[in-house]
Amino acid sequence: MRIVDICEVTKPISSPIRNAYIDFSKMTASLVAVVTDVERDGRRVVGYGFNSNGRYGQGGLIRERFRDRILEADPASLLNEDGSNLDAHKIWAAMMQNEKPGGHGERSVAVGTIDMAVWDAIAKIEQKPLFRLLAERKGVEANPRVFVYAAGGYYYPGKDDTALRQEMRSYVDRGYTVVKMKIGGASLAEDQRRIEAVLNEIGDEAQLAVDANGRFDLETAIAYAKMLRQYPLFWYEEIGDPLDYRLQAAMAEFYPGPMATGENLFSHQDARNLLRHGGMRPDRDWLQFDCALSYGLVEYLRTLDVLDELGWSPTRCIPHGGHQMSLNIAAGLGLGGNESYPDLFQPYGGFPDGVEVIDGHITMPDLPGIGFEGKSDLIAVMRDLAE
Ligand SMILES: O=C([O-])CC(=O)C(=O)O
Ligand SMILES: [Mg+2]
Repeated sequence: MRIVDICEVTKPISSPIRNAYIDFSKMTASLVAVVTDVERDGRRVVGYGFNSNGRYGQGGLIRERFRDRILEADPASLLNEDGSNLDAHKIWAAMMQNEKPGGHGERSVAVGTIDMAVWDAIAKIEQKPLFRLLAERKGVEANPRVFVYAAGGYYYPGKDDTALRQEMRSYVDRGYTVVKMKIGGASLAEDQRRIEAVLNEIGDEAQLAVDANGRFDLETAIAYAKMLRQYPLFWYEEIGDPLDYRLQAAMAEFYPGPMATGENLFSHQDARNLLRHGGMRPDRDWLQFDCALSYGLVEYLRTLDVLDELGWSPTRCIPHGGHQMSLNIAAGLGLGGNESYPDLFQPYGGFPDGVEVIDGHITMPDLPGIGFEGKSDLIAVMRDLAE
C-alpha cells in the first residue's frame, strides 16, 4: 500500500464580495488529490482536499516542498502499525521534516490541504464515513446531527439594505437559525443601520452574528462593542488583529455577550496563546480554528488537547470555512457546529446533495471518506484532477 502521486491545481474562487479587510476578486484555492494504489469497490482510492477561503491557493509550497517529502519517504514508513492503512500522523511528520517552529502561515495551509486529502483516503480505505472513524478511534459516540449557521452579509457593490435583508431572509427560509453578516467595512453608523435592518427582517426566527474580520483597533473595537451590546447577537467575531491577545482580553470589559475568534490562528501554539492571554470565556465564547488553514486534522487534534488542558469543551468550537472536513470533525468529535456559506465559494463549500438544513442542523449521510462523492458538482471537479 502506498501513495503513488499527489496532484495539485490552483483554482479561482473569486467573487465581487468584500469584508472589512479584503475583497475576493482574486481569491484562489488549492485542490489536492492524494492518489493511492489501493482499490475499493473496483475503484482506485483517491483522497481529496482543498483549502478554505480567505487564504490563497498554495500550489508553490505544495510542489516545492510538501508533495516531494511524502513521495520520497519509504512507503512503509507512512503506514499504520499493521500496514492496513495510511497513518496521517506519520505522513504529517514526513511533510514537516526540516521545518522550523513558529511563523505559522501559508505553510499551514499547504499542509492542511494535503492532510484533508490524506484523511479522506484513510476513511475511504476503511470504507466508512470519516466522522464515524474519528468517533471510533476516540471511543466516543458519533452524532451525525450538526449545528450549522449561514455566513454571508458581505459588502458588495450596489448592495443596499433591501438586498441584505433579502439575503438573510433566504437563509432563514432555507432552515438556518443563525445568520452572519460583515461589519467594519463601513462607518459605525452605517453598520448599525445594516444590523438593525437585518434584525428587523429576521425577528425572533433567527439570531445574528457579526464579523469584523480583524479590522478594529482598540478604540474602534470598544466603540462598536458599546453599539453592539444593545442587541442580542449570537456573537461578535474577530474584533482586532488575530495575534493581538491583549485587545481581545480588553474586550470582555466592554462586551458581555459572546465573542468568537480563531480563524486566523494556524497552530496549536497560537490557539494556546489565545486561550492563555486572550481573556476568552469558556462559558460563552466560541473558537473558530479551521483545520484546512492550520496544518490539518493532525494539528487540530493537538489543538483540542490544548483546549482540554485549559478547561475548554470541544462544544465551544465552531470552525471557520464551511467545508465537509469540519462537518466530519464536528460529528465525530463533538464540536459545537460548523460554518456554512449557502451562496458562496461553490462548489467547495456546502453539503452532499439532498442534505437539508432543518432547524439549524444538518444530518450527515453515511458516505465513505469525507463525503465529497455525495456532492456532484464538487466531485466532478475533483475527478477532473486525478481520475
Ligand atoms: O470573509 C472571510 O474572510 C470569511 C470569514 O471571515 C468567515 O467566514 O468568518
Ligand atoms: Mg470570520
